[in-house]
Amino acid sequence: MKNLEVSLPFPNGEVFIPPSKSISHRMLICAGLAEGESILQNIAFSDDIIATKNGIKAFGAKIRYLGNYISDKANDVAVKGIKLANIRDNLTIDCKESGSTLRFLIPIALAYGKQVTFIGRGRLFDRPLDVFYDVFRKHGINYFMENDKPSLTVAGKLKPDTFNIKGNVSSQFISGLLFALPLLEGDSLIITTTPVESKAYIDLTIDALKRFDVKVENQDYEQFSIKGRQIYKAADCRVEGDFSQGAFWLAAGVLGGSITCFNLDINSHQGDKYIVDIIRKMGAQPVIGKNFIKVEASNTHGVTVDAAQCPDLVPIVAVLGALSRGTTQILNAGRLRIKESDRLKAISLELSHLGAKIVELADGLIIEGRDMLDGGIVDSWNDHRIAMALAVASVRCRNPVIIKHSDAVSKSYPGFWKDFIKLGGVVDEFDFRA
Ligand SMILES: O=C(O)C1=C[C@@H](OP(=O)(O)O)[C@@H](O)[C@H](O)C1
Ligand SMILES: C=C(OP(=O)(O)O)C(=O)O
Repeated sequence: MKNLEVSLPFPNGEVFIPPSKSISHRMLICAGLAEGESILQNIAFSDDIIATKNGIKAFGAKIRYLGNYISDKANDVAVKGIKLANIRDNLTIDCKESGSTLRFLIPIALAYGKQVTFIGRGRLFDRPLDVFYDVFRKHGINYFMENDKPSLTVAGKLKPDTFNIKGNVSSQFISGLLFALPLLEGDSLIITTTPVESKAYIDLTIDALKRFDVKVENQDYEQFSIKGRQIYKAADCRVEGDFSQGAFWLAAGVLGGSITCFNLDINSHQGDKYIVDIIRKMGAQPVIGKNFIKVEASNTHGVTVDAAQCPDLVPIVAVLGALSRGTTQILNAGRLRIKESDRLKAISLELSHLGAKIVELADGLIIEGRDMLDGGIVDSWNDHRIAMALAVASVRCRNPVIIKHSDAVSKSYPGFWKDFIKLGGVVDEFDFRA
């Protein structure tokens, strides 16, 4: 656990936004399932992406770095797909804390009919999996968790079928099935039984499948038709910049500086590009370029944000709300409680430690904005998005912010503190004993 004392009073400069974590998971998986060798450009190895890379390697995919491997920078890699005949049984795959890795690789293991033990850390196995357990029971798939161990073993073979799946627990269950069902012997259907949240992540999955020549039909997120016996074909792709990460720097610029975020394409299908609309509605005037977005310090006011389709933006939008005139309301955010931390509790408690006025509701937040916060001691709850949001709050804190478990950022953005310093931030290790 690393504690940092941070402040960012005048964020200023240019930052190259790291590649999208969601798209990187998808490209690695599709390339891993493909016949032939794919070249993937611009992949950064955060902890979550290392988990997926190691997962497809465990299944038998071969990865080669093109150029020197640098851990917190984007790399280009060649991926040679899995050969069914070579897949070992009884594998163990470490998903670390990555919900995407776990929920994407489980159905793939079952499409190949292999026994796999998934292990992980933090809250990974406290996050829901019951949507899959219902499928397992229907398909006679054996599954068990060892007593008190954060693990899940699955064994059995998925059959082509109609899969009735809740759409408002996690879109990752649907994405996972979309990767696996094209590999089965016959056609399948996914029918969503409740309204789908996080829809854009399903779009990213379907986009990735298309790049690798796999077709699924989306009937308005109510039904997905998937033909069986499809073959993933190798493809060369470049991963675009990550709007969920860009959101932190766009917020920092709006709160008190001038920041240009490079590697953000406004034509992206990422749902979190909604951050640009949110800051605009709050009163900022982002300048949108071909591959960059520039923001300046702005007088912002509160807004109402529906978080159902953009859950990962909530921590940073809460920071923006805490420092904007009037009231900000965040609605339909109940699923934030089943992420790396209970993000509604974590962000409301920690921002209130900094002096914000914030009320936690069952599925949302109400925030009364202030001009400045006080600063002080906070905890990331071992959650990367909470750590990064609290760091950005320091733009408008009278005193430094001391963040416990600041190293949580490595889950998605290992270079975050380097970029924080590049943009004018001051960072020092903090020792509570001193
Ligand atoms: O598919 C993905 O890449 C993701 C889907 C979202 O999860 P939910 O569908 O559970 O909201 C998002 O919160 C997560 O960070 C990444
Ligand atoms: C929730 C997240 O990721 P995952 O679900 O893949 O753990 C996240 O990155 O905020």
